[in-house]
Amino acid sequence: MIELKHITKIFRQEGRETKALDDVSILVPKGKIVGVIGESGAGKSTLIRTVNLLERPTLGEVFVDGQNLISMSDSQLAKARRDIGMIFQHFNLLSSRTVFENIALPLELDKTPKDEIRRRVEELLLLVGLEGKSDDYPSKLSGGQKQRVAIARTLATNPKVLLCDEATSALDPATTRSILALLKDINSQLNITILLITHEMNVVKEICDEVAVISGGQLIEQGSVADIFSHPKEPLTKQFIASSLHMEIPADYQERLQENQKEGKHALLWVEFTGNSVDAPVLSEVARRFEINSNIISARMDYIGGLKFGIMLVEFIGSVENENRAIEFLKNKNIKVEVLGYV
Ligand SMILES: Nc1ncnc2c1ncn2[C@@H]1O[C@H](COP(=O)(O)OP(=O)(O)OP(=O)(O)O)[C@@H](O)[C@H]1O
Repeated sequence: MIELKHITKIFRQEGRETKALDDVSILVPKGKIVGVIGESGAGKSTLIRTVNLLERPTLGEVFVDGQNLISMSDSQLAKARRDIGMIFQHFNLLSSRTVFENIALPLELDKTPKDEIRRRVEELLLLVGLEGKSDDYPSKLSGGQKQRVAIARTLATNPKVLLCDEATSALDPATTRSILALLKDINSQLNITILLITHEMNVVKEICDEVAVISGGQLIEQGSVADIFSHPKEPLTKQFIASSLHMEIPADYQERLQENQKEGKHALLWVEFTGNSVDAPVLSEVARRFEINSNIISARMDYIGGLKFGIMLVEFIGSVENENRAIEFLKNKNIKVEVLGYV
């Protein structure tokens, strides 16, 4: 439904050049939800804004529903954009218009008859769970309600694609979950394809089918959410996953962490289980075979992209030789083990 091909975007400002995107290609299949995750300044906003040509790429091609947007005339582009809805972090509602009038706006611009507008807006209010809020002004609404109005407004003209630019970043965790659930509903009920950008892996985990990681304007990793969570390759991807699972190394361990192994220090491990290994009693086996005491610092089990997934931060306490043998034992069982250092 969306295909970005070799997109490069260079901003030129006061003689300075910034390469915001560097040869980025991304494919969003029809009916899927794809997330692009990256840190601040990675190029996420620029990337999502190229999909409807709010930002024209310096190089590359943009296809939406099989149509090449770059080669279109202004009027063709205006028509194509009607199929591409967009919601933003700060909702962008008109404060002088009621909820009803905000949602009706794109229909008024389309010169839709009044009774048709009323019918459509009421349908949308129901869809986004804002029945009874029709005559309220945005200033009376919570952040979550404002985003619901923005979603209803963008759905008014039946777009095929919805672009979400950090749509939940200004919301608290509970409201974030409810808005993500609404987006998932819209995706499955209306078969709308969604491309979203975020800096939070939780958003990806919650609703995306596929994810792409962007850093310094380049896509460094992409794949299905289950694949990326179970086999992340890039350190940045691992960092995003760790922060979404609240699995950072505690500060006191971080302070004691050393690179080299020596007697009296113990291995601090990052262990990932997927598939059969999730249910295997490996730590008790390690204890029995190698006289290792496992000090579990944190552990999480989750279903991500339909796959059971476990992750653990654990200290192996034993002799140097036994710790190494135990680590080899886990690796031979196809469990992913990374020695973070020695504490
Ligand atoms: N209009 C512009 N003119 C000049 N430079 C720009 C412009 N827009 C973005 N940039 C630069 O391009 C790079 C990517 O910015 P972008 O806003 O796409 O990143 P982002 O990942 O969305 O960051 P954030 O999460 O902080 O919004 C940054 O270095 C930014 O300073």
